Amino acid sequence: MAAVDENSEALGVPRKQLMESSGNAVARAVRDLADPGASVVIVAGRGNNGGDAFVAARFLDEYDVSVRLLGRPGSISTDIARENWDALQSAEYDAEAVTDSKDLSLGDPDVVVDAMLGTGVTGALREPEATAAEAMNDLDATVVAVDVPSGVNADTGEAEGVAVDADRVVTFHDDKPGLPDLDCEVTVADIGIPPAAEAFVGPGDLRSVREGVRGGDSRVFVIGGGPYTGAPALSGQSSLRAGADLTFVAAPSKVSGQIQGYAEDLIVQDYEGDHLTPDQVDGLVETAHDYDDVVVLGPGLGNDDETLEAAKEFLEQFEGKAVVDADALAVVSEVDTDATLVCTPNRKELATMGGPDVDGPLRDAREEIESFAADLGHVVVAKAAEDVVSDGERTRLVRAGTPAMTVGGTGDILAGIVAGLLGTQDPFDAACAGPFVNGRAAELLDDERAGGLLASDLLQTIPRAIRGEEE
Ligand SMILES: NC(=O)C1=CN([C@@H]2O[C@H](COP(=O)(O)OP(=O)(O)OC[C@H]3O[C@@H](n4cnc5c(N)ncnc54)[C@H](O)[C@@H]3O)[C@@H](O)[C@H]2O)[C@H](O)CC1
Ligand SMILES: [K+]
Repeated sequence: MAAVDENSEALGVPRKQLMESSGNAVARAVRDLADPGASVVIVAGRGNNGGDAFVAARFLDEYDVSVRLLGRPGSISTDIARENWDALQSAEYDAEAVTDSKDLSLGDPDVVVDAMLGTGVTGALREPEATAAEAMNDLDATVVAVDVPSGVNADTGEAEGVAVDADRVVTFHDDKPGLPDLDCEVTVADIGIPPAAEAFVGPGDLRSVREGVRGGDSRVFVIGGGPYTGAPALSGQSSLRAGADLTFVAAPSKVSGQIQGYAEDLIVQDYEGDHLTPDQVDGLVETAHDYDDVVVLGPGLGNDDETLEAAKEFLEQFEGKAVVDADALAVVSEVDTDATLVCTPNRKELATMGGPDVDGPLRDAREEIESFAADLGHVVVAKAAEDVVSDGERTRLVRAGTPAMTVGGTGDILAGIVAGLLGTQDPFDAACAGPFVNGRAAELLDDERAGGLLASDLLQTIPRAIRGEEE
């Protein structure tokens, strides 16, 4: 929910506007339950759940409404809730703060609105909320809970201690898993969150990435290089920018020195020869398993028959997490693997892998891409101006980026970003966040580069993109 809220805000529908709709929906529920003139007591907490109810008070002019804030107004925890509290004060509503639960007298109202705690609750109700919940349960009034009955965990429907016994719950945007278990009527109110806030990956989807960056000892192992040398260096470096602590590149001895020469931050390990062959596979699998590495398989490997055979054998033996890109993609649908893969094909590679051959916008083929990912059993990031990311059940679109990203190497950067994120994120989340970060990194450079972007330029702005900076 927090991610969707943040995406909504980025699309021009800020949280305060959502709060206005939430409050309005609560007032509608009260009007459904009681006739004008009825007495309504609102018991509000200090978070946004309380904020919703401050709004509701303004939509109930034909009722006898009083608002009781549990705690000092100075302790209201968000700006938007405080602004709505202040509005009640300046417009002379009956709204008072109660700092000691002994002073909370609710009278004998027709309706009581429980706006103490919503999705922000952790653990059993503390004071003064616990005493207030008991006082509300003792009333004869109809109890309307805002979002969740206070004290109930919305995910499980369980309460660790006392909880409000609601007759009606007005929850927002989407059902909460724990609510159907409760003995009360639940309505889901549309609060105007644009569908695009969920369909498109947005800054909200970086919340857990921001918390997880440099999560300990995450290691990336790039298996690439041979006919090409730039690609593995780009993937390796971008994985470091996206949170990997150490990145190793396994490359043929003929080109390993060159790859090292591009980037002192990479640890290059060479194997005999000028391209990847099946002889190397056992050693590479062993290394990746020993160090619990996230593998990037593909950048610059080329498509020699021996190399493709080696890629296939690698995937058959490997059991960890890997990003598969470039020529290695061609073997994915032929292998039976226990590995967890994120595949990053462009249109052409998508078709070569056995996926849909799409001419127009990828979003028009989102269902085909979703069923392809389901058949494959892996996450697919189909890359174009607008990317489609699917794990076979969930599908999201990514529209970050600039036209200058058609330059060579941006896909290698993406593969490395996803690998860096895989150290701390689950595969679908990393696959969604990766192209968004890659695109934002380009947007951050657009003015400076004026269309003359190089893939290597993106390395500089990946950290700022992860932090959520915009142009
Ligand atoms: N998109 C939406 O669905 C919207 C939902 N809105 C409403 O916002 C709340 C969630 O608000 P938040 O501020 O995150 O949390 P709460 O109001 O639930 O509570 C935070 C507050 O409570 C304290 N606290 C936590 N646990 C306890 C406890 N066990 N005992 C006592 N106090 C506790 C904590 O310290 C905080 O100060 C959501 O439910 C909706 O009602 C918005 O309107 C926007 C749109
Ligand atoms: K509540």
